[in-house]
Amino acid sequence: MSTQLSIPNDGQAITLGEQGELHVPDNPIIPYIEGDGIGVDVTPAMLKVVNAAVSKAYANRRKIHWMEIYAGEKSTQIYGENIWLSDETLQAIRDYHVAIKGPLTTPVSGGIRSLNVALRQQLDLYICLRPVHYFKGVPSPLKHPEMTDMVIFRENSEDIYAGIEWAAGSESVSQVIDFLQQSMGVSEIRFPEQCAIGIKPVSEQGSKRLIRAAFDYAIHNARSSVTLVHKGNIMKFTEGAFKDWGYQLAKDEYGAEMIGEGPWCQFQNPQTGEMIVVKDVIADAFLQQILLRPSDYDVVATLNLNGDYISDALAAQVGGIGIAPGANIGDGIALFEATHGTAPKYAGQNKVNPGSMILSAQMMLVHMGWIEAAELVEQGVEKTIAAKTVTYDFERMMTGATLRSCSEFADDIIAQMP
Ligand SMILES: NC(=O)C1=CN([C@@H]2O[C@H](COP(=O)(O)OP(=O)(O)OC[C@H]3O[C@@H](n4cnc5c(N)ncnc54)[C@H](OP(=O)(O)O)[C@@H]3O)[C@@H](O)[C@H]2O)C=CC1
Ligand SMILES: O=C(O)CCC(=O)C(=O)O
Ligand SMILES: [Mg+2]
Repeated sequence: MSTQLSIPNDGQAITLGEQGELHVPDNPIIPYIEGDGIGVDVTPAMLKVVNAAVSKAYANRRKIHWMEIYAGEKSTQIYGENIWLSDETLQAIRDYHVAIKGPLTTPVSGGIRSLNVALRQQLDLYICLRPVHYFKGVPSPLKHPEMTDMVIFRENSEDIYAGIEWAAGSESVSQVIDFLQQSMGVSEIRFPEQCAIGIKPVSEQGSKRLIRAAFDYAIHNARSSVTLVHKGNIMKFTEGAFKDWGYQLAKDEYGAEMIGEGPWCQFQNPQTGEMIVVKDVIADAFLQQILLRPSDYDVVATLNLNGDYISDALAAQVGGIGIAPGANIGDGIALFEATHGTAPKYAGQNKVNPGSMILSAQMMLVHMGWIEAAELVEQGVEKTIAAKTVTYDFERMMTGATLRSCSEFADDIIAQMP
């Protein structure tokens, strides 16, 4: 397949040092995927805001050289029918180490499997990092949304989310059910003739590398606790083991000691001297407690599907997924993306909130060490919301707000950068 990518002439690749640290030139090439649906609205808005922030922060000294790469619908137009995610796209993300993407559509029930999941699995981006905090003035269903300040570490490569499943009535599912019944002595499958089966792989290695990242984040960011969220009372050997491996890791690698009879434990942050508490909670109880007592929770480490649900629920507490950023991170590769999807009913209408994509880019700038530009983006977003010039999702819940389109909101952010 011939290349469809135009590599910017004046840009240079970000490289990795011997310890895996990023070496970011002043003219980095950053690949981006526009995305399906509202990707055509939010991605250009993000590019404009980031370019403005970088130019304002560093004048001519630094500039991002964007390189479009393709996935989803646009990939099929560029590479041909049925090529939803090309090797060239995957390789570009590997080669350039830092990239950003818009949302990609996954059809429900049949059709292609999730390209988002494929990107995470094929690039081994095992951490889905989704910080959730309140921006003053954002309309929220809570009385005290400012009490929600959590950072979700969602395991991104395993669990039922991996999509290992067989359709009801298929030849494959009968083979799986026969195997379970005949060879494994499983007698609990109700309606075996009409049953679909899904598999939930959860490993010690996969769980520990995610939880380790959450502990390290808590250390480097002076956070007070890490909560392991699981449904281990029901799924004992997958979700329950995730919790057990988390406590074991805290003891083995971080010197944690039990609090009272346990299982909660704590270890000293080597950077601040403060204690970091490691605790666990069952997922359903967690979902009610984040509404009633959000300040009890800080860093959260959880499995893939729980993390998906928790991300949207927590985003709603601070104003919705229009403003919820995120990143998929592996060893030496980071792919930033919004928490929301393609919102097809709004696609191409220049209507939705680009805040989630813009704040994902803000996380990307922090990851690159371009802190001054990141701060300009964050302050621009804060001031624009404080001025009540907002997109439809906020405007419908605010009194006295001025409705702005997606691109106008981005222009306002640029105008509000200090
Ligand atoms: N990482 C990814 O690429 C993701 C992809 N998806 C995919 O996206 C598709 C659509 O999924 P769906 O379940 O509808 O979820 P979406 O997140 O796309 O949209 C659900 C609702 O959230 C609100 N919303 C979403 N984005 C914004 C925004 N930028 N600004 C303001 N409001 C927003 C809208 O609410 P309202 O109607 O109230 O205005 C929208 O109807 C599916 O194919 C799904 O698989 C889903 C999640 C993540
Ligand atoms: O891959 C998808 O289509 C959905 C992904 C999703 O909801 C998420 O990662 O939060
Ligand atoms: Mg989701």
